[in-house]
Amino acid sequence: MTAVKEYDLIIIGSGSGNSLINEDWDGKKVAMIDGGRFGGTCLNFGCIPTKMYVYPASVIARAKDATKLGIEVEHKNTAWRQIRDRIFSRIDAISEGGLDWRKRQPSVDVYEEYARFTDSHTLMTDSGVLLTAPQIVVATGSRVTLPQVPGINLPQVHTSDTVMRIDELPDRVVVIGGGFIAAEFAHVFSGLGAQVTQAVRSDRVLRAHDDTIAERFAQEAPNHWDLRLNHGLQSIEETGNGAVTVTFDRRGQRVEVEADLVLVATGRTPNSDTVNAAPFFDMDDRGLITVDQHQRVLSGGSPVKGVWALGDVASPYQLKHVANAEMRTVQHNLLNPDHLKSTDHRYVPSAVFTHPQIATVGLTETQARQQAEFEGFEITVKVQNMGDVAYGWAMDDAVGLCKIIARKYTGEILGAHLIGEDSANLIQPLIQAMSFGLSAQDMARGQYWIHPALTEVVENALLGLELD
Ligand SMILES: Cc1cc2nc3c(=O)[nH]c(=O)nc-3n(C[C@H](O)[C@H](O)[C@H](O)COP(=O)(O)OP(=O)(O)OC[C@H]3O[C@@H](n4cnc5c(N)ncnc54)[C@H](O)[C@@H]3O)c2cc1C
Ligand SMILES: NC(=O)c1ccc[n+]([C@@H]2O[C@H](COP(=O)([O-])OP(=O)(O)OC[C@H]3O[C@@H](n4cnc5c(N)ncnc54)[C@H](O)[C@@H]3O)[C@@H](O)[C@H]2O)c1
Repeated sequence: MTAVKEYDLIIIGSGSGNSLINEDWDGKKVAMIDGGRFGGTCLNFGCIPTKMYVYPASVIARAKDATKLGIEVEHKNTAWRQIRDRIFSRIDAISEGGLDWRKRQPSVDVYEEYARFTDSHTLMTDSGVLLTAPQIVVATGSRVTLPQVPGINLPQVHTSDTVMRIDELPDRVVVIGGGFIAAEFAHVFSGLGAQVTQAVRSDRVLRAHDDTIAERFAQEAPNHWDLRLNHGLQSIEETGNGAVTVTFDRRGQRVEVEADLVLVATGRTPNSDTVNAAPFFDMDDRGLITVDQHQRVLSGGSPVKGVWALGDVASPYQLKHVANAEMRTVQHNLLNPDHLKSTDHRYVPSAVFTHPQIATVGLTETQARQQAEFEGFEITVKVQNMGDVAYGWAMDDAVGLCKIIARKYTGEILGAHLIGEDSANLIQPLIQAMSFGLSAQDMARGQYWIHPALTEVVENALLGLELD
């Protein structure tokens, strides 16, 4: 019989899971298991490298926009390899340094392989090592989902995992999908100089967003790349010269687009199967491990003692700041079983780092109207264009807006949605107001707003709400 290694804590997944190990675990026995790149998705394949590509792409997009301001800037060249190497020399060093540091910690054993549950408190790694602990944290994240169409395995077809490490900027890129990743990469490749076609299977891009934002984005994107709605992916075929033909069904019509590279960005699946969670724990129909507000994993609806889950494997948000918040909950709860904390999922914001940027928090107008009708209250909505505040004049902006949705009688802010310059930063005071219960009236008139900063778009949106 193989001996079972005993630990105080086992963590599976080195993304947000890695941050769990603090000095409280010094002198104890911790197993950190990860079969992929140390540091997880955000560091190696996600938030960080994408935004390091977004930034130079946005610099170019802004420069191109500047012709209307009376300056002409020529984009002569994109040194793709220089950009790529700047990004990954930094990121790879962090990943490798982090792994090395963990390995040198006397209290931590690192297993660089995949592991699966054999019962609710025992795991077996790919090489056959058995491990057990009274406390186990599942932080195995999510992975790319690929549509099973002919040609999906061709070398010209990439996902966000591989596309950022390619050697040359392709001339023609087809991006499949209408979500976060598709939008951000359409911006990156078009900003850096490729000819981009983004194909969305439905009649709407960024469909989870508020209608006003999704519509404004769909109006603006075609100024930068070819946005095709109602294009269902059928197949990808090599044409013989290194390029591919991507075939779509457009409402019964066959449409072909030539490309040098195809980026498939059609969603991500929770890694609950890689860890064999289903036989032992409750799962929902999206493959998420079911947890309660304290991040305790459930089985038959009740918490399994000492088993926790966080991040993309247990959370529908698929956002790093949510994975980190859930990690902090677990970090506390592991050591304070009699004073459990809950994760605050009330106002989860997100941003799409495109040009223009998009940021959102709370209910969309449609959701707010449904809730208002159901619960019997009234809402008020204000859409404030950036072009109508002073800094917007300076930018000669015709795209940006701030939309705020509030309860009419109390001024409680229910949702806020921005598109345009610096939206991911502009939204933060609205997130703060919602999180700390500040009403629209108090937020608007209880503080100074620097004139003529772009934050005046938020101030004016608040003042434009028809509150009682
Ligand atoms: C292209 C892209 C851009 C993104 N941009 C943003 C952004 O700008 N902002 C934002 O908030 N979020 C962004 N995200 C989402 C964000 O990256 C994730 O929400 C976050 O990284 C999830 O963290 P996690 O700790 O749950 O999982 P991960 O970081 O994915 O870590 C899970 C780890 O578990 C390992 N693993 C899986 N199964 C096993 C197993 N059975 N045994 C051992 N190890 C296993 C994996 O190798 C992986 O390293 C982006 C994602 C992508 C793909
Ligand atoms: N800035 C950010 O915060 C950021 C950036 C990137 C990713 N992320 C996270 O990563 C997650 C995954 O991103 P994503 O863009 O892959 O997912 P997504 O859910 O945002 O979008 C998936 C898109 O693919 C489409 N799709 C699904 N199946 C398809 C098929 N068979 N053919 C054609 N289209 C299909 C969907 O209609 C949708 O438009 C997001 O949910 C997001 O939370 C966040």
